[in-house]
Amino acid sequence: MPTPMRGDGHPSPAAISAVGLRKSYGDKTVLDGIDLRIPAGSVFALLGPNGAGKTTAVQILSTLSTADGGQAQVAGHDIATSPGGVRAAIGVTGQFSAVDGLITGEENMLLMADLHHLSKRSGRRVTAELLERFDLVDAARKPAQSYSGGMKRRLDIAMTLVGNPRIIFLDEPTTGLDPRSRHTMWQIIRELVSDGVTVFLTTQYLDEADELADRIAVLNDGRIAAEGTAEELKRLIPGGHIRLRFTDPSAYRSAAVALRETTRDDEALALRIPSDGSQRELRSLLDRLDSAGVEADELTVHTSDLDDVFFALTASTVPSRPAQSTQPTQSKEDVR
Ligand SMILES: Nc1ncnc2c1ncn2[C@@H]1O[C@H](COP(=O)(O)OP(=O)(O)OP(=O)(O)O)[C@@H](O)[C@H]1O
Repeated sequence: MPTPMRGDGHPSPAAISAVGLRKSYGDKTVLDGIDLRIPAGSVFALLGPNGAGKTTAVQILSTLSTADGGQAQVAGHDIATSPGGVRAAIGVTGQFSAVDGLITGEENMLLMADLHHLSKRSGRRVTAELLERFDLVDAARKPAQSYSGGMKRRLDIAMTLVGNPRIIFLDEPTTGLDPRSRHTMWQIIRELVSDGVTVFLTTQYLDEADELADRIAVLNDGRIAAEGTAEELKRLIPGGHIRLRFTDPSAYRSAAVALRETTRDDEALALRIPSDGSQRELRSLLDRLDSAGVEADELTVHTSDLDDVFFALTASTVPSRPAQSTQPTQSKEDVR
């Protein structure tokens, strides 16, 4: 794994690093040796199917649970020997929300300020700022149980920020949210990162990882099956192709002869040519069509997406997508 560099050429310090993290419940191995290096100020997404161990990883790194083996440092503190140091530097939100539904949003915030030993005055100031920032001013005096899912998530993050953490763990932050609330949450996450916060995100939404994460790891069978930028992961899985569709059968046949390495669909009069989607490949294809004197009626470029990566890497645990789990070279557009 290349070490990310800062603008000044020095490696970025790791906000979170782990070597050989292991965890079992009974005879079930959930994490089977996980290595991580997450540079400060970046967004890292841990992807994986249900039960892959994402929450377990978050719980261990945030010291809510202990590892059976391996080592990890969070904000420079060892999770085993300095859990208090870790806790002081991090915020955790997600499946185990801290929001108390019986009291108001504002009271939840003030309670959090108390827990962080802020003075009454600073507590009120920080609460007012965060309620404003997360668009919760109108709802501030209402019981949190009356909030929508999106409002509760925003309150949860606002509460986490009271302690001004430099590292935030977000366990499935947008699960169950409607598209608008998801986008609001993405915006909030981007703003956190632009303030220099490191975000460790777990998600089952590939588009979320694609949108937000600097680096993505796919967790499967207790191990990191692949790790990299979204683009690097997409390149791991072949499946990109160009599709040409014709209305004139003789043009279709001439193109098939001229292009040779194609998969034919005689019924749809469509040809599929493997391609990395680069300009060079596209130009060469168009040149060959020109030389043969044929013109396609429709040309589409299909690149692999994170769905393809996810299904290919976690194939054994996703029986409901046989077209992709058994043929990882087939791209998403062809099976939907
Ligand atoms: N406290 C526990 N005791 C026993 N088994 C557990 C415990 N916590 C988690 N597990 C098991 O560990 C495995 C991983 O669970 P975990 O919640 O970490 O997965 P996940 O990737 O977060 O899944 P999801 O996407 O469904 O939230 C699951 O099989 C789960 O049943």
